[in-house]
Amino acid sequence: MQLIADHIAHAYGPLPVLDDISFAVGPGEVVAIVGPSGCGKSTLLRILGGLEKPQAGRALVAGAPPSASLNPLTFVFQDFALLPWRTVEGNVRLVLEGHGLTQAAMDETVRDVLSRTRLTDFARTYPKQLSGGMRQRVGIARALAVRPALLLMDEPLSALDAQTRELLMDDLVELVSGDSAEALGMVYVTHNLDEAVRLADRILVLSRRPGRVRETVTITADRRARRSDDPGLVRRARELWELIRADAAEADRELADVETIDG
Ligand SMILES: Nc1ncnc2c1ncn2[C@@H]1O[C@H](COP(=O)(O)OP(=O)(O)OP(=O)(O)O)[C@@H](O)[C@H]1O
Repeated sequence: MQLIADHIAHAYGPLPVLDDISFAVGPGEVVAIVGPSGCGKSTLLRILGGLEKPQAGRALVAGAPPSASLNPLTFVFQDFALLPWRTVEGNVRLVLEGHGLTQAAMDETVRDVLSRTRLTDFARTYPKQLSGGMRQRVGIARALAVRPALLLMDEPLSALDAQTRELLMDDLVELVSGDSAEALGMVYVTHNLDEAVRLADRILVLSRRPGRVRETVTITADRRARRSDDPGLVRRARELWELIRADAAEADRELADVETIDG
């Protein structure tokens, strides 16, 4: 299954936020979206996931989702969004309820996704007993349980410390390393350019608001072989920053102006 952004444009009232965004992402691919604060990255992700309707253009899906997919486009958020009164297993089971699955099918899915996210030993644990990194692994396990074609990820690692981010990044790399027609794909919104070059096949660099695709950067190195201190990747991240720098400074000034007016 492919997700296609077809000339998407959007505004909130008089505020234009996105302008003519087009790209596609398919099985086993990661498209990262980077750009200065407020350029419309989260809005674009919401439009792609069908949570918002764009003013112009469209987000469309081509081809079949993975077999038995309960939700082809599934979000993973920065704040994990777990229910504190449910165990790890209970949080995963939640998204399987109400779909008419047998108990055995649910059990098998829960077992499978907890194993893929290395949470098997924590099935009966409650979120508050877990570190931030493990909570986000629960968030990812829950997303995988519905057999998505694509994960739509909005800053999924930004609430975590640097070491935990590095470990979770290894997990994300493993998750998207299949190349079958049913392999998982990702759209990955981030401020962190190191994450973008480590994970993505293509990086859409958006301009400041209204976000336009200023450049699409392709990274061809084998994802599993990429290391965060690899000089080639460090250089690519620096090049991305050079593309964004002027816009980011301008976007910061605009935000400061708004705060001054509000204050
Ligand atoms: N529901 C909404 N109603 C009105 N304005 C909104 C709404 N959602 C976002 N905006 C505005 O649209 C612009 C783009 O917001 P968005 O969150 O998509 O940007 P972003 O690139 O994800 O930002 P950041 O990098 O700071 O997370 C911002 O100016 C924001 O204030």
